[in-house]
Amino acid sequence: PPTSSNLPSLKVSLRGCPVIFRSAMFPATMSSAGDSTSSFTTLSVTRPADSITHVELNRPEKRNAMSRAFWSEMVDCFNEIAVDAECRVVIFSGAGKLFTSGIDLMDMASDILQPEGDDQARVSWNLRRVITKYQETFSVIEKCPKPVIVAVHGPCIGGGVDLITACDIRLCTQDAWFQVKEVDIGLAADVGTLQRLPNVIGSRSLVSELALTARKMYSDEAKSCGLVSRVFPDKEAMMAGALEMAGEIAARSPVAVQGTKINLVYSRDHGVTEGLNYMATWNMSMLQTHDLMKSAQAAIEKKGPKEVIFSKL
Ligand SMILES: CCC/C=C/C=C/C(=O)SCCNC(=O)CCNC(=O)[C@H](O)C(C)(C)COP(=O)(O)OP(=O)(O)OC[C@H]1O[C@@H](n2cnc3c(N)ncnc32)[C@H](O)[C@@H]1OP(=O)(O)O
Repeated sequence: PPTSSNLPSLKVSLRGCPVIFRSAMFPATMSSAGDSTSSFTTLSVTRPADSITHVELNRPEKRNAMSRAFWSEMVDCFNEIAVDAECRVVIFSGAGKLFTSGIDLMDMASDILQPEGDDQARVSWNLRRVITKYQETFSVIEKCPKPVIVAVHGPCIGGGVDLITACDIRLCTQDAWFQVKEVDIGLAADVGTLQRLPNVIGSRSLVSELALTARKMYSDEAKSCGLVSRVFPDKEAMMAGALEMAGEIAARSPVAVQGTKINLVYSRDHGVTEGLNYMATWNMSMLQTHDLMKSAQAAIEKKGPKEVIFSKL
């Protein structure tokens, strides 16, 4: 580890650090000015600041209901973000009056209510394929190595809860409420809430209560049970808070940030021994990054992370 005595040699070795600049992966979909030129119909994708991508649910007239296009566009969007070296952190929010009203009840008929197949086995097989595809819509958020901050205002219903539980950091406004609504439309939530919510809020009793009764949970309870980490008075304040937080994350080493997300997700699903083993294998490569020496040197020189330039990842 770096000490004050070996710092001079660190400085020398840093001069040879390769700095790799890659072109943006989003040239056709995002302007540097932050205007969305996204080809998606249900999502708006912009870059509000360096290294920060903003993905917005963008069907405000339908209360951001999750249409068939949404379920596949999310996968394309997050797969692009995952390999976009210009993006280090994502903010996810909803346009208009509220975050989301959940699955599009008008648009779900053909996929879910009238699945194709010549007999029961084939119908079941097709339904399984549909459900698995819908699950991927939110799993891509978790698989994306860039941290995702979700900012919820107003209602977050049904599929909205599935979505936010796959995100890394949850913020909301005072007027936000959350509803595991699926039982009310005759189904067991099947795209992530039942699997992820127990890990997010800890209390299995509360999860069962919410999922079995579909009662609304308001922002104060969401904060006290740990579903969200911060509550803001209104959307404007929340988006400013999200942007500030994203700026803090984007300023850190992307090697450290992405390794932290990946290992947090891995450790959630594995025991301590397995998690430590995975971590050791992860860091036996990642500790060789130049970012470690750059960051350590900056810390000793009492510089903040924003004063250090890290190569793109
Ligand atoms: C394998 C599948 C896995 C996924 C499962 C997911 C399940 C779920 O998500 S269950 C939850 C389903 N959602 C709902 O039950 C919510 C229904 N909507 C509402 O309760 C209200 O719209 C809401 C409280 C969200 C907002 O009320 P507000 O008064 O502000 O707006 P409205 O006048 O009701 O709606 C405005 C237009 O939006 C359309 N719309 C709203 N929600 C949906 C929706 N979920 N699906 C389709 N369309 C929706 C509404 O019809 C209005 O349209 P228009 O009449 O054309 O103006």
